Amino acid sequence: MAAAFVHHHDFILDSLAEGVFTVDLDWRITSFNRAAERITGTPKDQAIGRFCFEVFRADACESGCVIRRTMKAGRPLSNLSVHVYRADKRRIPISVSTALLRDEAGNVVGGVETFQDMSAIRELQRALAKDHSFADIVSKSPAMLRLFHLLPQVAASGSTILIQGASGTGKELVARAIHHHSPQGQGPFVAVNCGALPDTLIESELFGHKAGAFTDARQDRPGRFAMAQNGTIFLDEIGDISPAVQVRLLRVLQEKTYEPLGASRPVATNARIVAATHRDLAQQVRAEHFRDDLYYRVNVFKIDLPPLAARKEDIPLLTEHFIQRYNHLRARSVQGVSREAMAALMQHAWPGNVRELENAIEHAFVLCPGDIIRLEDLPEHLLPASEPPPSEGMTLKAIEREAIVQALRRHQGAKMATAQALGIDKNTLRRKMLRLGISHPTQKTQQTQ
Ligand SMILES: Nc1ncnc2c1ncn2[C@@H]1O[C@H](COP(=O)(O)OP(=O)(O)OP(=O)(O)O)[C@@H](O)[C@H]1O
Repeated sequence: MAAAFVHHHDFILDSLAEGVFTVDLDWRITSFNRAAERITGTPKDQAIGRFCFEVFRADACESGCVIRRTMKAGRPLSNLSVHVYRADKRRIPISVSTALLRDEAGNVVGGVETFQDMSAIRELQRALAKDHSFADIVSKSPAMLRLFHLLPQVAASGSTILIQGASGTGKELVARAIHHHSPQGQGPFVAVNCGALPDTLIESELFGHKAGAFTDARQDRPGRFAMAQNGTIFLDEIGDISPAVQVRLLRVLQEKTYEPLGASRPVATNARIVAATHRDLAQQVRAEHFRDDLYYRVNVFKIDLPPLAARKEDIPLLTEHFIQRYNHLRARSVQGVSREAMAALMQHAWPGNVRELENAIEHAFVLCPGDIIRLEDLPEHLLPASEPPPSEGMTLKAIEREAIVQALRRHQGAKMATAQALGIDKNTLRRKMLRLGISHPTQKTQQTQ
């Protein structure tokens, strides 16, 4: 009778598509179903009686054995991503769930692990990601897909590129992708944030100086253009440079030479220039804040990066992308976000764009105890507010304004805390407040259309 039951039991286990095995308290395998044989490439008779870590050789066996974690926590774990080595040495991804095995008296006598081969799913995910990515840039929005299509050509051309987009839309990421796919991709990529440098420093920073050029210049110092020789120089926030520096840059673009401060002879540069700005540079030209001759030299090929709120279809994709990134960085196995959390992510206005989304996921990783990010794990300002959500018909500008005003209120007007909560830096917040006419944090919201 007992033998018939055991046989029946084996028959059920063997009919499952998921691999199942059990271990005793010494980590020796006590049962091993047919799917487990198939996934691991180890026959049952060679598995039974052996230590589970000898059969699985999983990356988690030493660092964080899943059954051990279950035994310690006294509760089951589900859908953890792990890699195992098959008998033929092939490394495959599996998804693992574990539970305690108890006898009739309720004593723990071992553990049970069920697992699924995720190779085909990962392959599919990779294929999908390939269609929806270029280098590290992830997107499936039509505007960005057009950009992915053009980027190899743009990169190969060697031309000067202008990237326009709000803070956090991925300007530097795109600049790096252009560099890596260009003929000078093996050379250096040198980024300069022109907006962060005071006028007195920027010339020496860009072009370097000779010893004695000014009081503190004790020795020659190469500038960023010299560092970017045979590579790419990324001039971020080019719209913020002064008229004097604009003239000097124009010369670099026209003649491919520059003069370090205090030098008597010009130096030739072959650095490829990629410039970026959060401003509308054509508008800056019209307002006579930016030289038109420099604008035409910089704007050989323009890339416009849309704000995240204008490509909401990217939110689930980017969320998945950042979950994978933080799983890797923090050795976690987060599987995704709950339906409510995704609804909140889709609803938010994202004034800090992709950087803000990345910060929100990093924040959620700190709070999330399990493998699914819940609504309450997201930063507070993403949770459904008591205020009504932005109504339909509001412009992006109005939604952005509303998000900033609400965040300022929540942080009692503290700009640093507000900027952090919005995933933007303090200067960007200040700029946005100025542009959107937000003069005081507690001021009543007006709709800007
Ligand atoms: N499409 C994307 N796919 C994946 N990651 C992205 C994407 N866009 C932006 N990111 C990530 O978001 C963060 C901000 O991007 P990045 O620094 O390139 O923005 P930016 O426009 O240069 O911002 P800023 O103007 O404030 O300097 C980075 O961590 C970047 O990797």
